[in-house]
Amino acid sequence: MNRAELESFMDNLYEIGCVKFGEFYLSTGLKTPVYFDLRLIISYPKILQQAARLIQQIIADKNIKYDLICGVPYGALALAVVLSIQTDKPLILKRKNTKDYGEKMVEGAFEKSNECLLIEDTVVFGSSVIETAQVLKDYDLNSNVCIGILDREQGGAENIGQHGLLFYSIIKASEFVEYLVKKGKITQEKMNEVIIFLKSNLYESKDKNIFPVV
Ligand SMILES: O=P(O)(O)OC[C@H]1O[C@H](OP(=O)(O)OP(=O)(O)O)[C@H](O)[C@@H]1O
Repeated sequence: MNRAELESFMDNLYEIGCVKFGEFYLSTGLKTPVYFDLRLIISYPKILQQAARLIQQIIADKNIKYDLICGVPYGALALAVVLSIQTDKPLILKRKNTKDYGEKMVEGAFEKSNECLLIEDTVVFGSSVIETAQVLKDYDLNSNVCIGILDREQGGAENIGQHGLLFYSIIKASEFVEYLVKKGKITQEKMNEVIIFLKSNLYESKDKNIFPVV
């Protein structure tokens, strides 16, 4: 991945407030010293396009082959649309719920056994990615690879891997905070606090619903 573009992307995420330090609570009640809100990028078209370009670099570097793109709802939907437009690859939409008057969970045009690239924003322990892949499987769609913007490094990559998918992310949480120290945005102590928290709070797939409710 192009380091200059990656650093520019992290600068942009910091500038628009996608990373917050303080006291936040996960929905399990666990207190966390860091919160990543990547949904914010939908309001910044240039940053959204930059994220999609970085994903394209991963696709090229890892030689990922796919027929369709699907964003994990809802946080990654806008990014999946932008990636679809940049790459000229078709998009499908996976719903979170069926509607009262229809049973379809997947919208768009696709064929049996199409390979679907999953796009995610933040991965905590990967349950949303896994659930999306399982629904696509019900529609005879394969999903072997997921690319996320940020891996919180709390067990998500491993859980996704255990479900048979390859997982790549543009940024790992620890690298992001290390970069912010280098740029003088946070102290070494704050970085250590965050990294120790992440390393000592790894989640198992049985721990549902831990995304921060802030
Ligand atoms: O790796 P996980 O443990 O699944 O957590 C990460 C997921 O949680 C968030 O979505 P959320 O479920 O809050 O829904 P939203 O995107 O619709 O806001 C985020 O956008 C990811 O999709």
